[in-house]
Amino acid sequence: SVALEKKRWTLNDFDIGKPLGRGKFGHVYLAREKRSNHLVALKVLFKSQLKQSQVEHQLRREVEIQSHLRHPNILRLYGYFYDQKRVYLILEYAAKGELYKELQKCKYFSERRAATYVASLARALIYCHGKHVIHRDIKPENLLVGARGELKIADFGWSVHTFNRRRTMCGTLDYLPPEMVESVEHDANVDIWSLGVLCYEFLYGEPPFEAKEHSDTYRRIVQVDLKFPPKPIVSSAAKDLISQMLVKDSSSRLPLHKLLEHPWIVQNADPSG
Ligand SMILES: Nc1ncnc2c1ncn2[C@@H]1O[C@H](COP(=O)(O)OP(=O)(O)OP(=O)(O)O)[C@@H](O)[C@H]1O
Ligand SMILES: O=C(O)c1cc(-c2cccc(F)c2)nc2ccccc12
Ligand SMILES: [Mg+2]
Repeated sequence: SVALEKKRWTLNDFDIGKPLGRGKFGHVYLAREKRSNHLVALKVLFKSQLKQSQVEHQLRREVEIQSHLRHPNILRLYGYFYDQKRVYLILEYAAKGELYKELQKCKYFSERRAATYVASLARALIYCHGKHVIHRDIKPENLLVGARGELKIADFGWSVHTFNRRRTMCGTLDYLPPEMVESVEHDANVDIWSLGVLCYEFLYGEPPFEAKEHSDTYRRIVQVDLKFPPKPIVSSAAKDLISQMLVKDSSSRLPLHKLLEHPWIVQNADPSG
């Protein structure tokens, strides 16, 4: 995709195809860059709505961060451009769409599939943390699937360089670690917590601290009220890994590089990711 490295883009550089989905601020379309015939996802955002929601700075940060990340499990952002009314993000096209649709369809994943996903996410997060970037929004909705079934972390809207750590609360609480729910200082270990929540949800089909009311979810998170249901049957190795990630004290969580050496990952993850 060298052709996509050019700097100034316009809408005329693309043939627009089918809509891929609707987001909060606009639509995402399949598009083909005319010179290279390269398929991309063109995310169209309305400036009026961005202004209204006061997320311009967050969008600029998302673009700044994601455009500099290069990893097989991180969705590429090739560039952006804007006209009078809209901002356009030129994104890598994830041909197999959203992971959570797949999770809904097959209720929960096999241990091998779950471990393969968790390992590739851990490698992507190690890469991000090495560049002082924390994602802070790891959840199934933000995971897309490439043409060969590989996972792609998308939506860096909540990511930050770990210098400024401000964050206003929004979206589902399910994935937030205690320190964010209590909105105290937080660091890259927040992504380890969220990955643990995700691993649990891959294996059981629902997140560990789910509750009807927000206040109940909040209480279950801060108390780390972690329970493993009897069904579906899950190996003790998997439960052991999850228990080492969902730890209240962020510095006591299993470091990501240690996760890749955990027996459950070693025995179940497909090395190709
Ligand atoms: N790169 C992509 N490849 C394939 N499909 C995509 C891609 N980006 C987005 N989509 C589809 O479009 C939908 C909306 O995109 P996205 O989630 O990025 O918008 P959004 O919800 O406004 O963003 P955010 O989640 O930050 O609010 C996604 O749920 C997905 O189905
Ligand atoms: O009219 C502009 O200059 C403009 C630019 C950008 C922008 C600039 C770089 C990267 C990015 F993602 C977005 N976002 C906006 C959001 C709302 C209103 C106007 C703008
Ligand atoms: Mg979305």
